[in-house]
Amino acid sequence: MASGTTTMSNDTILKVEHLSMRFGGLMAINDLSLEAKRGEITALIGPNGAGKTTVFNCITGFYKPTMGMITLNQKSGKQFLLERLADFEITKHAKVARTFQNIRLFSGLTVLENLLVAQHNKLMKASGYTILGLLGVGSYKREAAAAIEKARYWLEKADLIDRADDPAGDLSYGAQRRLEIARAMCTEPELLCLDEPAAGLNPKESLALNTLLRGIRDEGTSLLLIEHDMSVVMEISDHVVVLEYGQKISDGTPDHVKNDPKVIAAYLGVEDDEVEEVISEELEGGAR
Ligand SMILES: Nc1ncnc2c1ncn2[C@@H]1O[C@H](COP(=O)(O)OP(=O)(O)OP(=O)(O)O)[C@@H](O)[C@H]1O
Repeated sequence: MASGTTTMSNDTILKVEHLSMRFGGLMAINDLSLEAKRGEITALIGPNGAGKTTVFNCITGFYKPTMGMITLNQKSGKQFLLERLADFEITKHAKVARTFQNIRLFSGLTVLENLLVAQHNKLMKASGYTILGLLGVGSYKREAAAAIEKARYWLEKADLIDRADDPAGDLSYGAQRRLEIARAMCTEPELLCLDEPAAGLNPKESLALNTLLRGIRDEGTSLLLIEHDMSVVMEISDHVVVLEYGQKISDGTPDHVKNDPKVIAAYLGVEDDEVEEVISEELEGGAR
């Protein structure tokens, strides 16, 4: 166990403790603690500016938190303090992969090539970083075949196998999103972090995304997502954490948070004790 890590049950994959992030005079995250369970889809939601992206950026190493501890607990029991690692170490050693709000594919490469590029480091290692290795001597050939097999596996899962040889840039927006997720899965992450995966998708693409994400969870990878689309959050999440002004205001099952007056108040932009009044006014307005 790395020094400074906490005791954690094996079914917890991520533990965020007393996380704070200050930007100048603004406390964007204020003493936030949360947990994500292994093999679950955890959603981080909250009104605009609540701090979701900031938490995400702290977990994935884009920001160094002002205070707090972020522990990633791998299946093997190996633990990593993410706030102490550089972003590439978080991907490579802690096995945390992420996708971004804006799609980042190699649009001129084929769909299959995009998934092979994701496995580049592993392939180069197998080549022994030598010309002979690259020419097919030793383990490189075996690893190259395994990389293609893995790519094809995730293309099947993402319903993109028929597009394997098309340029990634020719895919529809929803298909590009699924390709990005398939590419992240080729790095064999223990935790996959998705930043607004459903943004800009039409209802059909959204359903295909839900199927892919559930499939990933059912194969044992844990997911953490920021999402504004409540139909996606309520449909696929096992666990929802709600932020407002950088603090946690609710935490539980989708049904629990959906009915939590604090959450309703945050989304309506009113005080907790005004929720019932506002809802009955809305209902009366709708009935008129
Ligand atoms: N790099 C930064 N420098 C200064 N302030 C920042 C920075 N990043 C975020 N903030 C501020 O921190 C607060 C939280 O922002 P954040 O983007 O994390 O919220 P969010 O919940 O992801 O919002 P949205 O749903 O609109 O994406 C906001 O007030 C934002 O302006």
